[in-house]
Amino acid sequence: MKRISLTQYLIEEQRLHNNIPAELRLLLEVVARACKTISHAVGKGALGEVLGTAQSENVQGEVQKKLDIISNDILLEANEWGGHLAAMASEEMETIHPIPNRYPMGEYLLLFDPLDGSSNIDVNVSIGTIFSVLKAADGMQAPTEADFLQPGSKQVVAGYAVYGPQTVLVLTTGNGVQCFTLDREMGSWVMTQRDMQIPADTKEFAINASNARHWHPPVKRYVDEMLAGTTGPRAKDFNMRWIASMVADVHRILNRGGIFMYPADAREPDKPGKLRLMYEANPMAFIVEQAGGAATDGQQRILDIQPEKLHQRVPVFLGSKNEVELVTSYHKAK
Ligand SMILES: O=P(O)(O)OC[C@H]1O[C@](O)(COP(=O)(O)O)[C@@H](O)[C@@H]1O
Ligand SMILES: [Mg+2]
Ligand SMILES: [Mg+2]
Repeated sequence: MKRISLTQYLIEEQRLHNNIPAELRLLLEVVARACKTISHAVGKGALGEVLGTAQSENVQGEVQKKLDIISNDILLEANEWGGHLAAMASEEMETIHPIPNRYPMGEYLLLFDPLDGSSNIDVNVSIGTIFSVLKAADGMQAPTEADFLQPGSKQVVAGYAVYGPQTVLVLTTGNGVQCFTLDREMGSWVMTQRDMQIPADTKEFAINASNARHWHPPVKRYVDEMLAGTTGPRAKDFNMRWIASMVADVHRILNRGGIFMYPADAREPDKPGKLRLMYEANPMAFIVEQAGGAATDGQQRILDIQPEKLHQRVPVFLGSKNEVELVTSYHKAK
């Protein structure tokens, strides 16, 4: 099989399909290089003294792991010098990070969840990085938070890396979803899947069932019906998986279908769900839709949500189209 590297693929997109400008290609190469560096740090584990908790909390009040901070720093440093960026925003930083001393101003805004699945770091279970690229407004002088508050449908690129048994990078530039595997000996990303597709039907669901007592009625109804199996209204048995790293759960769904749910529940109504719109839900929704799946917050397409704040949380239902449509219809029927 002919090996196609990430660089070759991006050049192909730029030259043959006129799908991405050269500046965006260079930006993506910098992000991919940063993910390679994070993968290296993750792989060292205890030998690199990267495990364990840091003495700090992020803006969401979550205790940070050392790798949350290391990964954030790697992405900031790489992109300050390398990308065509005006500013960055991260799940781990209270506010935006404008690129210092940049003239002319870069054309893009980069958002990331530097290390997704933090609770899995110390137990050697797959974790990852999620990122999203938006266009900066023409003639932007000094970037502000408001510049980032664009609906997900405006994303020009979204991607994630999984640091698991293999390190993979999955990405969309709006022309399907491709997967690249890191060749650790050569240090290069090699395309291993082209045009990933999520089957419309599935017999597998992912949700943290320990929250069941807090779920709202539409979610409870939907899960109960699946649990009822062959003798219930769905007339088939379902399997359940929950890795607790969104990147790894979504990667499984891209490969064999399934539905992933992190609903809002009866706790803390001002914080609907756990996942963050700008760093997790939007990039994953773009990828899932590009692979033929669907993504909603129970009421509407995630990509249509107009963000109100940078660290906004949102309920998430994504994956196999027919299942996402069913659980969304239960919300609308209530
Ligand atoms: O521990 P819970 O409540 O099951 O939550 C798991 C979810 O939290 C997350 O770890 C949140 O991401 P972070 O690790 O980036 O905070 C998701 O990846 C995952 O789906
Ligand atoms: Mg996360
Ligand atoms: Mg994180």
